Amino acid sequence: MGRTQLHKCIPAVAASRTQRRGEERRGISFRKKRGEGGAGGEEVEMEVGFLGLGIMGKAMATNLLRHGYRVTVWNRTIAKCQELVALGATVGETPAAVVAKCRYTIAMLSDPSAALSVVFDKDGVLEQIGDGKGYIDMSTVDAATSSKISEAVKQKGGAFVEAPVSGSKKPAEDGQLVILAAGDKTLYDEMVPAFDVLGKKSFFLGEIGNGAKMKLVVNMIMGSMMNSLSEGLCLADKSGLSPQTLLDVLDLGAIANPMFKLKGPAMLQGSYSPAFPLKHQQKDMRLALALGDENAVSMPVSAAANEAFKKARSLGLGDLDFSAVYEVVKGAGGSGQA
Ligand SMILES: NC(=O)C1=CN([C@@H]2O[C@H](COP(=O)(O)OP(=O)(O)OC[C@H]3O[C@@H](n4cnc5c(N)ncnc54)[C@H](OP(=O)(O)O)[C@@H]3O)[C@@H](O)[C@H]2O)C=CC1
Ligand SMILES: O=CCCC(=O)O
Repeated sequence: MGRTQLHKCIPAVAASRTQRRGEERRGISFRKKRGEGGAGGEEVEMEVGFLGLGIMGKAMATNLLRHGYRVTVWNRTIAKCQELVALGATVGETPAAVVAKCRYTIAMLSDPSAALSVVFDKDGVLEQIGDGKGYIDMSTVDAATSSKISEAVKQKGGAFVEAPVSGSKKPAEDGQLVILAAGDKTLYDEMVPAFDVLGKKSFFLGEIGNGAKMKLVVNMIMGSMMNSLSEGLCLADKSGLSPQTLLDVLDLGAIANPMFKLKGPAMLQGSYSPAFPLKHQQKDMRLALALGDENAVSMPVSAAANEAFKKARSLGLGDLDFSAVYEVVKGAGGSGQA
């Protein structure tokens, strides 16, 4: 076992003891990992449900499986479950069926409308959530959506945590996400072992809505930075400078950051394989601007960035990586789905 893995098992083991103490209270069952009985078999399995196997959900559910969790998955396009089945997951036919089977169910869905649909529609989460069960929504949504889900889950006797994440496809694959949680603190504590697998750090931010808001503020800044980088690359190019040299200069100075370093070279190649789809970045700008409206915060930079992402969607670039906004800034276009 490598150092990183060992490090991640330690909180999992500690938390598992707390969980076992609460076992009778919440009717939670844990068992030793198959073939690792006896004193040495400290790593426990925990059964979790996982709803939504898009770019992020697939990587996160895979990570949980790799760390010995038993995972029951569901995805609207059910065929996408097969890759996870090959890794040891089982499939639930509906969100309700997953919740019926699992004490804890995590969701990672595209937007507020998807998050609400999976909970409130027929065969949804609400049909089976109840006493002793926890629902954890890690999708990026607005605080109002999260509150609506939280109230409904609580009314049924269940517990709810919102836990959107910072970090994209690769951090999700590597268990390096930053988790921005809020809501039921007991459920949060119970989820810490799983959060330790999924992420490098989790924050508990208090009441429902705070996780959603923090995530939107972060992504609003990120979207504006991506526009600014795009304009800088264009300006360098049009004024006779090498855009690659600009990236090299940026990387050595005070505004060096992993996003410029990762995305910049790919943008210069016109390569926009989606890690974070542009349509989701535009959704986050829209939701962040609404939060600005509610709080009377003037955000002209973000509003302009949102316009560029909207334009990109109108040109059919929505399914590409959000860095494809560079094509709009360059004055180029595209075709495909908004
Ligand atoms: N990609 C990234 O870098 C990051 C994304 N996020 C956030 O995580 C969430 C997921 O992102 P990502 O995985 O990239 O998105 P994807 O577009 O890859 O996946 C979206 C998922 O939502 C499902 N879905 C969409 N609409 C519905 C619906 N009406 N009912 C049920 N399921 C639905 C899709 O199912 P189907 O397969 O059937 O279409 C799919 O499983 C988003 O909120 C995003 O903003 C957060 C951090 C980083
Ligand atoms: O919501 C997506 C965030 C992407 C990232 O943090 O790199």
